Amino acid sequence: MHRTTGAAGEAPSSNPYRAALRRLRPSLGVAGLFSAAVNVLMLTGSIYMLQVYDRVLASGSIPTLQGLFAIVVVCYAFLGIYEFLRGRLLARVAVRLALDLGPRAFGRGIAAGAAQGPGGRLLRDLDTVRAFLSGPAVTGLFDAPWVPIYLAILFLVHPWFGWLTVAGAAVITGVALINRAVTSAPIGRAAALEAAEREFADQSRRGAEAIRAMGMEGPVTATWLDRHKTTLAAHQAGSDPAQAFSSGSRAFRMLLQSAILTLGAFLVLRQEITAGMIIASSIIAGRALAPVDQVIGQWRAIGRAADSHRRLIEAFDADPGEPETIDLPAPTGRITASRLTKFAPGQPGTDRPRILTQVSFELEPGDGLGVIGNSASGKSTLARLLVGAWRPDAGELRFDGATPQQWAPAALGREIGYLPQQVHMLPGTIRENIARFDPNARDVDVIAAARLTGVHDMILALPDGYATRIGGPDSPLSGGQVQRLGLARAIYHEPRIIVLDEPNSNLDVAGDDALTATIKTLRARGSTVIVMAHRPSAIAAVNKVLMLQQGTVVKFGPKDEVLSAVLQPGTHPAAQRPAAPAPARAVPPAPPRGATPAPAPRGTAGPVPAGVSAKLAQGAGRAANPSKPPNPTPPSSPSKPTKPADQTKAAAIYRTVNSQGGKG
Ligand SMILES: Nc1ncnc2c1ncn2[C@@H]1O[C@H](COP(=O)(O)OP(=O)(O)OP(=O)(O)O)[C@@H](O)[C@H]1O
Repeated sequence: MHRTTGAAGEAPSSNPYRAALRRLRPSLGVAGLFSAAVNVLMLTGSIYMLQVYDRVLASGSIPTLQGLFAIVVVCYAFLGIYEFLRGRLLARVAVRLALDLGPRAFGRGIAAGAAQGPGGRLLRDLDTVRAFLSGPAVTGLFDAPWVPIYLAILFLVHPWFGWLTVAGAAVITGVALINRAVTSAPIGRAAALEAAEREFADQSRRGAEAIRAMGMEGPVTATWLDRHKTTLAAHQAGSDPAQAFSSGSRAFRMLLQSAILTLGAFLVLRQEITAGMIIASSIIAGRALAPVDQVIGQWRAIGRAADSHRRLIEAFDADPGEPETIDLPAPTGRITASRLTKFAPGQPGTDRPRILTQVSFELEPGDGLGVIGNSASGKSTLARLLVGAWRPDAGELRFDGATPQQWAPAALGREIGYLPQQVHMLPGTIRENIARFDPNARDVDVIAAARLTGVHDMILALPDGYATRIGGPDSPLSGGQVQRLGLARAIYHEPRIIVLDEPNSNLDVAGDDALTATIKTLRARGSTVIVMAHRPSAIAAVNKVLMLQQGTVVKFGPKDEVLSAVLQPGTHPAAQRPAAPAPARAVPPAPPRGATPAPAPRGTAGPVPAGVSAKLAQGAGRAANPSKPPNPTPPSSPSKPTKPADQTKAAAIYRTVNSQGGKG
């Protein structure tokens, strides 16, 4: 049984961030004790001055002075030790929080990235709270409870000292609050502008090659400069009043110190206190005001940490966690999609266009499905739904009768292979990337995946072989090589469900051939392979085809039937209404793992997009002999020998294609 928990004993419904903070409480308590020791020892200077002025100078005793100084040395040594221990402890507390919650925040960031929703900044928020916990602001907060104690001592020395310090602290705090009220709006605006500007700079760096090649450097730099100027102006608008408040506050602070000395001298003249009390009171007043100064100085850091803290609480409060799952047997590759409907990502309640409408189909283990359709027909969206990157807004997806959510995500993920349209390799070695960063990966499995996808020799030809570092700006791989490595990663450990989105968009003929062979092998070993295809050669090794048009299924069935429908004379999509969504179909029983796939069910014929039909025609030819350029060769299915009738149809396809001048 699996359930989401942050640490042993944590209730699944509790907010993991709050729980992590709760676990830090004992350490924060110890830091509080160290603070108490530090603040008591902080009185050393004032007591020492009191004794020197009122005892040593009055008595003229050198041994007393020496004895007092020895005590002071010991006290300051302990002060240093306790301050060091407090700082060290708080730094460790911060690291513990980061480690405790980091994986969850990182995971939420990935989930938010997949769903294109908010939540990607959780790691940054966690980092802000971590920096706060180990920074000077938090020591100021730990010292703050001692302010009343210092004030009480001042009141004991003379009430006027107490009142003067309270009045001074009130003025300093009032100025800080006004400062915050006046500057918070421009500072917030400046931060938002700075984030947008940073994003523009990051994206410009990523698109550097195109920018340079097309001579866009000047206009792009000018656009950046415009934004930069706006950001700087916003910063200026916030920092001018902040600077004025800060300078005024500093001057007032020094005036206050002199005012305390003046008050002390006045009270000595009135013989209400001793001369030693002037210096002692001045030092204690300084200590009473220090945490106020520190908190005010760190006001922005505290504000940022408070905002991050609030966002972390809200984000983890809203996190439903993962439902309880049990150890289901690994999926066999049977997929049932019923009326899958997906709207474009966006805020609930906003007008979100529909991308997929009631897409239904069934696949058995060992099936190969080619999903075809024009650009923007919804192929990638269907791929995302199938691998669980996106969730359908309506309809249902089931693997072996269970919804994907009934599996533990990691267990199901091992049985899913996904090659996205844009392949991103993570910074690391080729071996790490193929092995999906599994620390327990075996070399033999990595090599098996590389061999199966035909990249083993290509990897060995690199100077560092499997240890070659990729995924960064210095990656030595071409687009096609990255795509083939992405394929190796997708089929690592031969998952049961493999979804390949435009797997050959960067491949040459040899790469196409390797892809076709890989799909055939995987299917023969029982994996269900779904290929989103724009270039028809990608569907050479599938036995079923699903055709999408504007997010709706217009045709689903055995490949030969669907392709034949493309050839029907007079069939032109523009002239026909889209067919109703294909109903879920009964499929013959699954072959045992490793067996040759069963013959496919018969599909329906219907209208198809013209662009697709032309491309498919070529793909059918490549299917029969993928190593050669398209020629009038009949379409074939890996599970079915080619029939003479198909050859006639294929010949017709190519006549049609040639007359249209279409190309794949
Ligand atoms: N994140 C998104 N936000 C809004 N709309 C989206 C998003 N992703 C896709 N769409 C829309 O969904 C539709 C289908 O996109 P999808 O990428 O699934 O098409 P496709 O068939 O894979 O296209 P192509 O063959 O060009 O890759 C498009 O109209 C696209 O604009």
